[in-house]
Amino acid sequence: MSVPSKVTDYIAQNEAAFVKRLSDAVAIPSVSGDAAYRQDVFKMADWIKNELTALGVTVNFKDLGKQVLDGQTIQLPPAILASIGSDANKPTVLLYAHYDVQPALKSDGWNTEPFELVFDEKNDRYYGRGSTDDKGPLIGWINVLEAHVKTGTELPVNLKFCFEGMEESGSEGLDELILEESKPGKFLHGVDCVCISDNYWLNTRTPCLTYGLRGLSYFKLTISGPARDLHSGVFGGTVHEPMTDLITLMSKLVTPDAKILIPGVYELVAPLTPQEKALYDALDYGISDVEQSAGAKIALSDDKIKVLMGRMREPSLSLHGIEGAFYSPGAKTVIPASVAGKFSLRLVPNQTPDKIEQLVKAYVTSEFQKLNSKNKMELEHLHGGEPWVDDPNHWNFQAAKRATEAVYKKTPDFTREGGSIPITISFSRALNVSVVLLPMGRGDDGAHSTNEKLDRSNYLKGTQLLGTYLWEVANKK
Ligand SMILES: C[C@H](N)C(=O)N[C@@H](Cc1c[nH]cn1)C(=O)O
Ligand SMILES: [Zn+2]
Ligand SMILES: [Zn+2]
Repeated sequence: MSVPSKVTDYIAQNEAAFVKRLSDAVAIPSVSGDAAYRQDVFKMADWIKNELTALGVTVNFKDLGKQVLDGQTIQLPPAILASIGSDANKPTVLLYAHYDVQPALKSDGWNTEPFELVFDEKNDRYYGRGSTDDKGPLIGWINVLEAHVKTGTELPVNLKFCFEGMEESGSEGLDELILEESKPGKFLHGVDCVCISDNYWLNTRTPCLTYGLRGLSYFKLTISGPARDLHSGVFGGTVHEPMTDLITLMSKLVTPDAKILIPGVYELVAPLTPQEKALYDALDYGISDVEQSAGAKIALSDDKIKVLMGRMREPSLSLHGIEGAFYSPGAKTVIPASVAGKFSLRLVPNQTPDKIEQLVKAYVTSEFQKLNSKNKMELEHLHGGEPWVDDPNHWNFQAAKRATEAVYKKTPDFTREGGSIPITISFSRALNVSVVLLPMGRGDDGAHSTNEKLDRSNYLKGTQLLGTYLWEVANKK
């Protein structure tokens, strides 16, 4: 039983409608990390509900409670739990995607309006925030459903959907919901496998299937002292300056060649075996791939294996920003009263956010004491997620492999991803089933960055891939 050609033909012939759908979704700025956009995250949830309901899916919103964001207590966006089909003779596939996006402003360096889907004819690609992360893939599933409904084709599997609106901000509240809904008789009970389309190929040529993700520990380090911002001519040289303390501490976290300076972090890392090392060698990847997707010749090493291991199996620490610092044009001579540095660590087996938090707290506290500063320091762990590694030989991966070969006529790379999807391990543990990551976009898509894009062929073939995967899963038993 392979995917009927009427389904894949429908996808090929309905590009205009699918692009319109993606365009409508990109136009909703569903930024989860900024309270000012919370209504748009809700609007996005309603939009998805309407799309799914129109295709015969039963949709429920699950209230995840409230959160405190930017000093305000606000409602969390709902988890969308939906389903279609309940045939005991068919496998049940759970599809996860997220409908929130990272922030984006044209002034960040976008060439086009970030919340407008813009076609670039020359490069045959669509620009827009969320095009690849993760609205394109989420909508890919809706397109697949439409292709079945409109061609009168019965789905080969039962489908359950879990779409969340807080993935880019720590997936608040979702863990508890998954645990609850995995109990006997509840919504997720009886799921046979999970598929997540929310990452990218390693390069721009070869599709991949992903069996690992790094975890995450995100920190906010606040230094405050004066009661108000001060004049540096009046107070420079007379008071402890928060910014000076903060920069000193931030500079002690990681070296320019990416070595993490926090004692104990590397001791937790699972040892490398010769078998694992061989896997990296086999991947279709070169230094030019990392340089192409970064847009500059700035790879840390010329050794492909080192670079791959740096992304897939080593921890990393990145400095993201400083809240409260002077950043406008001009030359304001201010001493900011309070500044907060944001940094995060990507975690690998056997690191956990709890263990990392203890190590970071102990180190930052002792380094701050060495400064003999009269300022105050506060370290907050904003959110975290555990690393995840699955079995790439499971039938779920084999189904995704056959689907990839059928659509792209290429054998996929088997990769571990450097990014994090914190909820993956929760599905894996609560349901005790295989989770496959089946990406739609390419390695140079620029997720989280300026000018995020999705190639036209990845959107269309990627949609065919998702549909074909469902048929290959149906072949597994
Ligand atoms: C891989 C996925 N598409 C993604 O971008 N995940 C985010 C998750 C996150 C956690 N905090 C903020 N975002 C990531 O890896 O950064
Ligand atoms: Zn994502
Ligand atoms: Zn993301």
